Amino acid sequence: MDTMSTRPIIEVRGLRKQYGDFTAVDGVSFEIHPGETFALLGPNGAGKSTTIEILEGYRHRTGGEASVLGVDPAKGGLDWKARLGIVLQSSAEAANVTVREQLAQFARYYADPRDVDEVIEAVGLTSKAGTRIGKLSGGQRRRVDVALGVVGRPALLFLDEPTTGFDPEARRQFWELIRSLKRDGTTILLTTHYLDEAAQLADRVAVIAAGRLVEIGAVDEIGGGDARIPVVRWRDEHGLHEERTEAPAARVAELTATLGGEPRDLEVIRPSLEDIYLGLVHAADSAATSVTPSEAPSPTTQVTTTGVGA
Ligand SMILES: Nc1ncnc2c1ncn2[C@@H]1O[C@H](COP(=O)(O)OP(=O)(O)OP(=O)(O)O)[C@@H](O)[C@H]1O
Repeated sequence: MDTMSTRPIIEVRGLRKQYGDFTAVDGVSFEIHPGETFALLGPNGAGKSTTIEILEGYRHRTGGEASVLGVDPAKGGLDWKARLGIVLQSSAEAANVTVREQLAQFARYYADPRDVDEVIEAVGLTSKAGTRIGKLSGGQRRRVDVALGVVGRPALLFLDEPTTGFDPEARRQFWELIRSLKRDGTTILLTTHYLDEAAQLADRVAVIAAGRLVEIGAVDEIGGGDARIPVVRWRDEHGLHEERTEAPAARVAELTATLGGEPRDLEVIRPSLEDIYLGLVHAADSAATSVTPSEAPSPTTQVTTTGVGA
């Protein structure tokens, strides 16, 4: 196998960041491979932005190892920076220039930039291309941030909460843009609080809480199989019932037979990435606060588990 092409784009080993006595990132390790979209998930203050900013070369780590495109980010020069696309959590563009002027100016810094008008179209700002940035709405400015991040045709794109403030249609349009960047082979490190966004875009996710890595794995595998057991929910004269079962169709057929008809308010619910994420974060919380760490709560509370079907 060609070791060059399989070498991780990002390698992080035992990464630590202290702010005085406070440990914001506490021994985090992961790798991101070429062409992968990797989402870093975690509650407010978990250490996501700190981690990303260390990898972008904006912050210095206190300990551990990091390599980004084969370079230590603490020592990356201008050539290295030119291969990164960065969308920070907040940014301050010049308010007095138009969207097109700002992008054209940025594009000049790069050897092989994307076509400015194509990028403007991809972020849905064609009708605002000639508008001064100061006159745009919050969500429209965020789209300019994303456009600035991708115009240099980066090998590696960092997206820190890219769709905050987007309306639902703009988010879907953004997802399409990210999918097209993925098709071009761009490696992407994303943070987001929208778990559906992570489920749509990411190949793998890492969950961090209080600076520590809680879980890492493929989107459809993290949390383990038990966290994915579907829930059958229905109502009868005694109230609402919920049962976790790996054989929901059989359970529904049985219920229908027992009740002599369609169960009222019937639902078969598959735990979403958000349910699984919340279970992981709550488990990390209780492990941190209790003497005897407790089990992860099930994705849906107050459910019983029935026997596994055939
Ligand atoms: N410059 C700083 N000085 C001191 N503490 C800091 C500094 N920057 C961040 N922190 C602290 O480090 C912790 C991690 O912050 P960070 O911004 O990395 O979290 P985050 O996971 O990105 O959160 P959010 O989801 O809210 O963006 C927080 O408790 C924050 O208060």
